[in-house]
Amino acid sequence: MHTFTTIAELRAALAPHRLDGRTIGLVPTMGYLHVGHMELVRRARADNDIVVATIFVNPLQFGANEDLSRYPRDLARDQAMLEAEGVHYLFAPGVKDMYPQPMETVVDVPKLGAELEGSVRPGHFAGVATVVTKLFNIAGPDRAYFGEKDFQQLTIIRRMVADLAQPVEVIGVPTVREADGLACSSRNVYLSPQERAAAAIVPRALDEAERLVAAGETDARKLEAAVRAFIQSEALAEPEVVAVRDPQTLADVTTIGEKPVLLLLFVRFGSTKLLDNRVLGPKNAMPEHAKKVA
Ligand SMILES: Nc1ncnc2c1ncn2[C@@H]1O[C@H](COP(=O)(O)OP(=O)(O)OP(=O)(O)O)[C@@H](O)[C@H]1O
Ligand SMILES: CC(C)(CO)[C@@H](O)C(=O)[O-]
Ligand code: BAL
Repeated sequence: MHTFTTIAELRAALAPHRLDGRTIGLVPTMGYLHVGHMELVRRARADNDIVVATIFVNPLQFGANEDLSRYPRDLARDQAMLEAEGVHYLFAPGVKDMYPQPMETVVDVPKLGAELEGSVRPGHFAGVATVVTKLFNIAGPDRAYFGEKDFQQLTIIRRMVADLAQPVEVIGVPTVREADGLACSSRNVYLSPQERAAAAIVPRALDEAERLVAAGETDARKLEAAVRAFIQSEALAEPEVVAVRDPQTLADVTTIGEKPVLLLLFVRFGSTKLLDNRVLGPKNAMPEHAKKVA
């Protein structure tokens, strides 16, 4: 595996592969890799001739209340993991490599980006859309891989690609979980032992929601209130977003009927944010990219 830090190096490395008609899969990450990232890499390896992983902690995604410098890093460990999975190229730019001058250009999906997680992380999704567009322009992938753990992010990227006719197939990868059901996530390392034990309430809240829907709950607001109360039964958990939405558009849902719905959770444990989601309802009517979520 070759590691590049500059845009020019990566472009030069990929050009001959593209000329020879080889397909390129892109796996964008912020590093400090775990088994969830490795599932994206494995999918990219299975689908493409060449796999490019990126590691970039994007300052445009961090709001004033989150310390960018605190984000976990271990490049040597990440390189070993990616090499072992057969990744061909790692693009690991510094901020100045990615943004040699202050960015005047912003890519945004404002409506989808301002609600749900965006309502408690203002500007975050504009940062995501901007850096993902730049990574697409740099690497020119045929396919790009994103986790369904970050469902709103995945939905926003899909909408951006559709709206801008970006020539990239966006692949959603099901969430990889710890033994107790907690979604693997780099920020889990921020959790104290007590917070980590408490965080099991998140996957359990999804199970509770599934039980309530199976028991006949059709009112989305009542389901949200019941799930919020369930999460708050854990003193260390602060449910900031509990939302029942359409799995494809993230549009609000008021009544849970025959169509599947998506329950999105954004729960804080101290200073650590944890995301999770699950499609609820009849699984045979799920949209393609949501089918694998359940
Ligand atoms: N448990 C997981 N299962 C599937 N995909 C995942 C998982 N965790 C992260 N991903 C995906 O990996 C890609 C890189 O995400 P990122 O580097 O932000 O990791 P992260 O674990 O989500 O970090 P953080 O905890 O800071 O949000 C994203 O597309 C994300 O959705
Ligand atoms: C998509 C992404 C690489 C953009 O920085 C980041 O948000 C992430 O890793 O999910
Ligand atoms: N995991 C998506 C990137 C972020 O939440 O900062």
